[in-house]
Amino acid sequence: MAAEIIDGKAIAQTVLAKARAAASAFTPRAGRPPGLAVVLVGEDPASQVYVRNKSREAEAAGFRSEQHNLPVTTTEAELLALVARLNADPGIDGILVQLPLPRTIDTDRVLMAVDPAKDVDGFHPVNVGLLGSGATARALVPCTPAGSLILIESVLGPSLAGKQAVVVGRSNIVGKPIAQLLLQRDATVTIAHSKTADLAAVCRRADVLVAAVGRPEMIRGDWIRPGAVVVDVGINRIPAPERGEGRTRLVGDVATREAAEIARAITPVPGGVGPMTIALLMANTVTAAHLREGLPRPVFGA
Ligand SMILES: Nc1nc(=O)c2c([nH]1)NC[C@@H]1CN(c3ccc(C(=O)N[C@@H](CCC(=O)O)C(=O)O)cc3)C=[N+]21
Ligand SMILES: [Mg+2]
Repeated sequence: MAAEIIDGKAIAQTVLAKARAAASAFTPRAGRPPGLAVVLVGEDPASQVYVRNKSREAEAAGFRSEQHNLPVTTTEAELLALVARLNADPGIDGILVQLPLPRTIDTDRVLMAVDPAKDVDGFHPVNVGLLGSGATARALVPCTPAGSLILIESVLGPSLAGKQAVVVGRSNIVGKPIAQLLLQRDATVTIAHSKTADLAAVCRRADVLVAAVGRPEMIRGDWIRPGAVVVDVGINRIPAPERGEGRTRLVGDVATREAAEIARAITPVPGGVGPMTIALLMANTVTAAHLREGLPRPVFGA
């Protein structure tokens, strides 16, 4: 039995098409396009690639798009001043501060300074609270979790009633918000992590398994329940000497080939959750624009 490989790239294109359509309907109504500002501090090469891709998609979707590249020496006060300026700019609907920030900057302080109405990452405590209390009509939901849910929905439909979901990883940006979304779809949710006893046995109970631990190929084929839907959030760059000296390749947190022999469906890395994250950023920006203008919230799921 070979699993369905969930095509995150293709599903991301359908989300992007909806975001573009919503943006082109919004622009004449509001008299301005949706606006997204992406802020990068420092010169981490992977972050530079991600931020460039985000700006490119924003332009393709017809947004006003700003990219702010600040030197690694930027102080917290300088970054907070930029955030305040973007908060006050009526043409900016979405503010994304790329993580991780340099150690000299208090990340929580910066994330809390972003206007919750413009918090397209969904990291502000107001949005975390709205998601946790089930007020999803108002919440801006983090992009990777929202994208992961759409991938799950593409296989199982919207209701997860009666399903056991196991999330491996308890980060604020992935594990915890995914668990909240799964709970809202009526799944029975377990959050497992590095201190969970017999992690393999816990994973084997999962009808829906979400891997967000950041350890390359940690989750093996024999951890998968037959027929499970597996979402691999991990993006790990590992050495690939078979491709030549100094070359690397991307792998997820799941040993995909092994897992695909047991699962019903699995997301690949690359081409799974990653493209969805960027698509949901565009969707969240259009959503923030509508909510800020008092217009009905557009729908991006199935
Ligand atoms: N404030 C903030 N918000 C984020 O959403 C955020 C962040 N900071 N910091 C870093 C992580 C990482 N992230 C990714 C987005 C797209 C891909 C993506 O498109 N991946 C491609 C492959 C990319 C490649 O080849 O390197 C794929 O999986 O197919 C990956 C990772 C967003 N993040
Ligand atoms: Mg985690």
